[in-house]
Amino acid sequence: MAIAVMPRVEEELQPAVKQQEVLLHACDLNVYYGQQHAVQEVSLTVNKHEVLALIGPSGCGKSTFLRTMNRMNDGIEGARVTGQILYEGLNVLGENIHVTALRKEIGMVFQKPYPFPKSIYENLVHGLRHHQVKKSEWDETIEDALTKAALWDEVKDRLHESALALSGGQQQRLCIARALVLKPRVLLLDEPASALDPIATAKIEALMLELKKEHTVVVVTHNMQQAARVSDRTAFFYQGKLIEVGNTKQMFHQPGEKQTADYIAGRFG
Ligand SMILES: Nc1ncnc2c1ncn2[C@@H]1O[C@H](COP(=O)(O)OP(=O)(O)OP(=O)(O)O)[C@@H](O)[C@H]1O
Repeated sequence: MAIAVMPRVEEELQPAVKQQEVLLHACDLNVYYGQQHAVQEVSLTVNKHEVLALIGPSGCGKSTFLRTMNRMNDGIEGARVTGQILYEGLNVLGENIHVTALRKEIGMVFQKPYPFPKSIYENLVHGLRHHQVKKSEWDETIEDALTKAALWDEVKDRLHESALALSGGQQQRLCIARALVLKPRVLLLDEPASALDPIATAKIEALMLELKKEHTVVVVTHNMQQAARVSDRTAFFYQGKLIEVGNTKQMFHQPGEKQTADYIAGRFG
């Protein structure tokens, strides 16, 4: 299923974008909830095969920015978006976008794992059915996704048991596998480990490093050590604005802006 109902339009900035292996490019993005200006004039790129971490204090617009990338804000009453998010030259905010097809390529995993109250297998088949993937491909696709989500060995003998019987960490990896069955190019993770214990968190972090080999990962996190451990680049948001984005090691050792330095040092947030 094609994402765009209309043909792709080559944008003027595409040649420069392609050279840098940029996959997503937010340009002058604004998101409003009624009068609340949640994301303000944000321009930010996401490169292919990187982990990009979005950090910043509560309410600074990280999740809103993340959700806008695959149109998760569409259903929120009073939400309004201006600007562009280019996905390989296509504005994902355009009216011509087939949102279901977009979400197949740009998948999302939320803070709290919410498996359907069905078997592990049924949880994974759901998306395949929805996207009319041939039944003959289901088993292989499911094994592949569970393997990538580092869950196959733990569940291969209980695929038809309830997903709700899994631990919190296993449920979150199942939710990641549920996104992976659709073979997305980008995974948007909204605080994927914040509800998990340290061991389950370490597994999710290891998974992010593995996933970027074949996918691109954008992760919202409150945990700065986590951002430092898993991400290639970090973007710091404050009060709806993007304050600074850059190489994670450099940003944590030598931030360019005072607000970033203060946040990283724990002086606010
Ligand atoms: N559905 C919504 N309706 C109205 N306002 C919202 C909605 N979602 C978020 N907001 C507001 O938009 C602003 C940004 O919220 P957002 O959730 O994007 O921030 P955040 O940085 O992800 O915060 P947190 O780290 O606490 O999740 C906040 O002021 C928030 O209250």
